Amino acid sequence: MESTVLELDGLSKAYGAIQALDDVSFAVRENEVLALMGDNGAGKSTLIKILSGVNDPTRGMFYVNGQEANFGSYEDAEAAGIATVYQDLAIAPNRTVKENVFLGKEPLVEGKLGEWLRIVDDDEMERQADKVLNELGMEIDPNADCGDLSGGQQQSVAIARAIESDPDIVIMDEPTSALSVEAADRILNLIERLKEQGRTVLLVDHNLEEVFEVADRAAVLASGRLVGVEDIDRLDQESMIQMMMGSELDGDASVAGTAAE
Ligand SMILES: Nc1ncnc2c1ncn2[C@@H]1O[C@H](COP(=O)(O)OP(=O)(O)OP(=O)(O)O)[C@@H](O)[C@H]1O
Repeated sequence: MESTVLELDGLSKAYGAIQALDDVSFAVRENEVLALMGDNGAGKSTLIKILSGVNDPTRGMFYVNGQEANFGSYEDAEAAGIATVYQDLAIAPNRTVKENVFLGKEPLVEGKLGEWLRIVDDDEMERQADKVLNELGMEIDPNADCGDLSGGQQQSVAIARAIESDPDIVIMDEPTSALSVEAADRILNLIERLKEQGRTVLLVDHNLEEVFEVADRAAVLASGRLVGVEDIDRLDQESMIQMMMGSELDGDASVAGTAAE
């Protein structure tokens, strides 16, 4: 029996009269790649923002490793074990790879003037950045300027930054949407690497071929509601599209009410 790393219980979010998320409940298993699917406006970004501490739900709760999550910020989510790689990566192009991996969380050391003037520990930052990059199998120089990297390499640095906090759960919002097929392939390999490391990945990806390649299960939203959570092996592109249009899959395990375990 798989254990649950993240449990959503009746999550709802309204923006004025718009019900962006409506009573969504399901369980995410430890060490799975779960694709979060849905058409434009289905509620995927809204859900990601709640899970990563950016927005509060209007109703409902969720639990990380059995603990009720009550996040006020991205930092809270990170401390609870959830890190998010956003679609607009927010990589600083004028900084080096190692600086981007640690942006805002640089290891510090006392300067010549004592404790009150602490400076960034450059050697420690390089050592740690190199370790994270190596663990992910990335051959990127920690001292390279991010502005000189390809889009795929920049996306990899954004993933390295997420991994730096050693999260149990990594949320990725369309990580391949701006990339060439070759670069996208490397990101899919990275997702597999994260899984080998024992992490759980929540992936938003509009490319069905990629989803079928890398995901274990898919949770499908339509108009803010959960249509179902399915093993990827039970789905094909046609049935996935049907679900994204709001039709539950025929069979016993597909309805939203039985999806949470
Ligand atoms: N800040 C906001 N204010 C008002 N309405 C919003 C806001 N954010 C999202 N919405 C609305 O909530 C609904 C769900 O949007 P959301 O962005 O979560 O969908 P999505 O599945 O991520 O779509 P996409 O694939 O296009 O990114 C949509 O009707 C959207 O217009």
